[in-house]
Amino acid sequence: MESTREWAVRQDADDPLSSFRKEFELPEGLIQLNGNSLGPLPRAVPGALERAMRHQWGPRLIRAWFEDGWWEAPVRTGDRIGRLIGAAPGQTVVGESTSVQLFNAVTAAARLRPGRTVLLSDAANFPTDRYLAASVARLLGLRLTEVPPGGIGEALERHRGRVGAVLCGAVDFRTGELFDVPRLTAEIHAAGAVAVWDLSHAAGAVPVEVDAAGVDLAVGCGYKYLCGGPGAPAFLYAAARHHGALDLPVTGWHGHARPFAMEDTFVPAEGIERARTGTPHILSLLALEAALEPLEAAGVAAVRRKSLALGDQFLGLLRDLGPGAEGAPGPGPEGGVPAVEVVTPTAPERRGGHLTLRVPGAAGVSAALLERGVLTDARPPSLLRLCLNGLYVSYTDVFDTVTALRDALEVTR
Ligand SMILES: Cc1ncc(COP(=O)(O)O)c(C=O)c1O
Ligand SMILES: Nc1c(O)cccc1C(=O)C[C@H](N)C(=O)O
Repeated sequence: MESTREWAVRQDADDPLSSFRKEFELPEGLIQLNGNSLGPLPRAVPGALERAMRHQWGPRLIRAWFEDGWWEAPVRTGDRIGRLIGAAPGQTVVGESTSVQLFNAVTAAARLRPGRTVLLSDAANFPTDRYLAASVARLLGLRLTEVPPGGIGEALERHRGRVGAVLCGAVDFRTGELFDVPRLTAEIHAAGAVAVWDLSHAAGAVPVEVDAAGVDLAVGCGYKYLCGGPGAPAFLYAAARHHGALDLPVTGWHGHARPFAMEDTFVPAEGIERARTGTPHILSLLALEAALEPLEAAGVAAVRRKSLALGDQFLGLLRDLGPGAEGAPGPGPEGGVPAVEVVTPTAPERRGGHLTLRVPGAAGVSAALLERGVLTDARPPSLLRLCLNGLYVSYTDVFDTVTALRDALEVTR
């Protein structure tokens, strides 16, 4: 019976991914369902940092840049992340925060379409995306038009011939909805515009195939599903066909064609190297590089399959909580568990890496869950997010989470 703990324990015993859990330092007694904000610490990371300090930085000082591969790290790690998002080598670079890379990518995208005056952005984008789109629009004298989720096609039609670039999130950070990246990219191209995707909640969680989808530019966090640690550097992908014309605004010397010639003016390097900025945060970059090992070994497709299975188990158990536990918002049955609404579309192809529930007093429920050993988070308005990452979350974790959720809902009602 799928609804029993015994079933969950058996699933874990048969699960080919269960061995990856020990690759992470997960706190004893805590179920980590917050990997869509900050992924857990991979066991390989402390050793990698220790080696970088004790064997590279300490003894070799400046020589480490060239003798220990520091100089190549942004593109080397970029290629590894590229493989996880379906990008052929030479199109992905790692460095800076996601916010800086969003600024870089959106500006460069708009510059690929001179004369076009509208910058489109999904109104459901993460706040930093929206703030940066607004800043780019001010800087380039564009009109920023924010559209509700699903409204991109209609807006392209309304502003026909005027939209230069479109910024979309592949997975809605609130609802967990996964958008159809290939279809939307094709629509954006049909309107003559350039697509910039924020893959922060997708990279490492769902098999986005950026090359196959014809994505122009993409950006994503290093600290969520890639588990690179707090403030891990972000990545920027630019399709090779754009490299020659790519005019990125952050023209740091590491992106120069001849950085050590110390020339008077900026000449962009060939290829993705031009998307390098200044001196990378090497220790964070090496931590991110080491963090990728378990995900690479498991494979994004397998992680995705298991995450969906965990999601199905969760949704099934939620239904079993009783009438009113799922469906339209509203009070639950008298004396029963208060009603929760599943906000994430339940069709597997429309689900990202996390599931979102609308629960009255979501922040209090999240706090009550933490008291019961389950780490989640809440986002306004009344949304509880649970990230079921197949790389380290087990079927037993999901069973125990639903048990804890029933209690948490009861005590917070
Ligand atoms: C979709 C999305 N983009 C960007 C960010 C964050 O950007 P930064 O890493 O610069 O804080 C987040 C989360 O913090 C996010 O969810
Ligand atoms: N980036 C974060 C941070 O610097 C502090 C706390 C949380 C975060 C997050 O990642 C939030 C996350 N992007 C979200 O989807 O809400």
